[in-house]
Amino acid sequence: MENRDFKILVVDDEVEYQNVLSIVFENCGYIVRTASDGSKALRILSEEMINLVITDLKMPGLGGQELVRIVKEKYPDIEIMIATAYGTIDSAVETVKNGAVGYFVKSDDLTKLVTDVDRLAKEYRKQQKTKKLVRQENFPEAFLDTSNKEFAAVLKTCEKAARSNIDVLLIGESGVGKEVIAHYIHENGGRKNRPFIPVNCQAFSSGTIESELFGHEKGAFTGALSQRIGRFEEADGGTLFLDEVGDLPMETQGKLLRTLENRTIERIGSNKTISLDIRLISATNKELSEQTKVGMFREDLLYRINALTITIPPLRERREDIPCLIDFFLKKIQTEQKKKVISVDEEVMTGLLGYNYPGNVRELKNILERLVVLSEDGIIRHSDVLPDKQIAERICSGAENIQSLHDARDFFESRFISKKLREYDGNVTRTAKELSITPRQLWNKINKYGLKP
Ligand SMILES: Nc1ncnc2c1ncn2[C@@H]1O[C@H](COP(=O)(O)OP(=O)(O)OP(=O)(O)O)[C@@H](O)[C@H]1O
Repeated sequence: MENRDFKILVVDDEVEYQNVLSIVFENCGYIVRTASDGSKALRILSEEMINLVITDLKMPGLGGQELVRIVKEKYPDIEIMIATAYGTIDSAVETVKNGAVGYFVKSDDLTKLVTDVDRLAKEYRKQQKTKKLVRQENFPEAFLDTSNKEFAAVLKTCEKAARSNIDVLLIGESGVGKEVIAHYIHENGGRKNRPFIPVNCQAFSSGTIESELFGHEKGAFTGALSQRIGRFEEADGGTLFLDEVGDLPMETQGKLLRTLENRTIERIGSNKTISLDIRLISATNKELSEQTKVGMFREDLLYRINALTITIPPLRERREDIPCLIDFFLKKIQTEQKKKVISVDEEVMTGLLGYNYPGNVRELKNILERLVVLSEDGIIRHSDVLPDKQIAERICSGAENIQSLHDARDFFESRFISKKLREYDGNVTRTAKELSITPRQLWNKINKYGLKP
């Protein structure tokens, strides 16, 4: 429903006025909370993500001016609007100077206040959108077109999963694109305008991962100098992506399980429960069922996170996509490096198509980045690649890297067909005749190996 992404906290010691504002704003679709003084308001602010506080100035206990000061210090992103009686306009103006966004005289027509709040909500959404754009920029554009049946089925399952709220476990070797796929699921679902928050569980020590995930209160432990919102809270309404979930320490696994069961968290150092609406996507390149057998991963957690498991095939098992991925990355890298690449010589291309990529799409991308650096006059030449031993060993050294008979056959076949096509000036019908196969069969192989007749 419109406006449900914007939460308002009304602070007033007059219960009737709290009720009036609650009814008015709830009718506009906003979520409204109420408090009768500053201290109660601060308690709610520490428990929930609030976007706007509308507060009276004169209240018993902690008053409005003091509340504005504390809120601006502790939660600088929260907007504050003063609702004041006619006699206290001067103090309201003073509060605006201290950080409130505006004031409203209680005896005035409420539609003015509604217009101001609508404007603030609109502004908030615009900022969220910009934040999302920045996140998108940080998130590289992906190529998710495929000629491979298995990968096509994976993408289809992801699209179905996206339409539901089901928790997904992605399994695949390092570099196959698990994060890319997680983002794809997020972007195809109803949460796409909400945050996508990735966390690499491997990147944090066992001492810091919980604070990263669940946040902490100021002074919760030595070094907790200020309050910190955890990744779970940041992802509220959106998707949390836990990469390398198999690397979570056992105690954190227990806490994660409880969080997923109750859909609530408690920041470290606080006993306040915060409710969250999260879609979880986890990823692993480990055999988690094996990890459960040796006591490294909780079995109950595994059952909780793998409501739907999607296995992403390694690049060597979807070789037909390599030519299009090469095209995609070369275009992207040219723009990034501001360097034109017009062609890749045949030997390099054959090497790229024949290599088995243990590091998957990440490795292909890294190799191409280096090839573009090495290119001269817009051409990636075999002779320019040779001095880069690491790359040359992978794509120029022929069959040494091939491990299976299947890959060896493909390697030989692609070179042989390429040679024959050259002999017949790229004429597919004549080359097919020479190879004793039909032109259709030859076209299939040309497409499979990304050859250019
Ligand atoms: N389909 C794709 N289109 C464009 N880039 C891709 C694609 N798949 C993977 N990549 C790129 O390959 C790299 C690795 O991708 P990603 O981080 O998603 O893999 P991963 O499986 O999560 O790896 P790890 O297990 O090491 O975390 C990234 O730079 C990503 O942009």
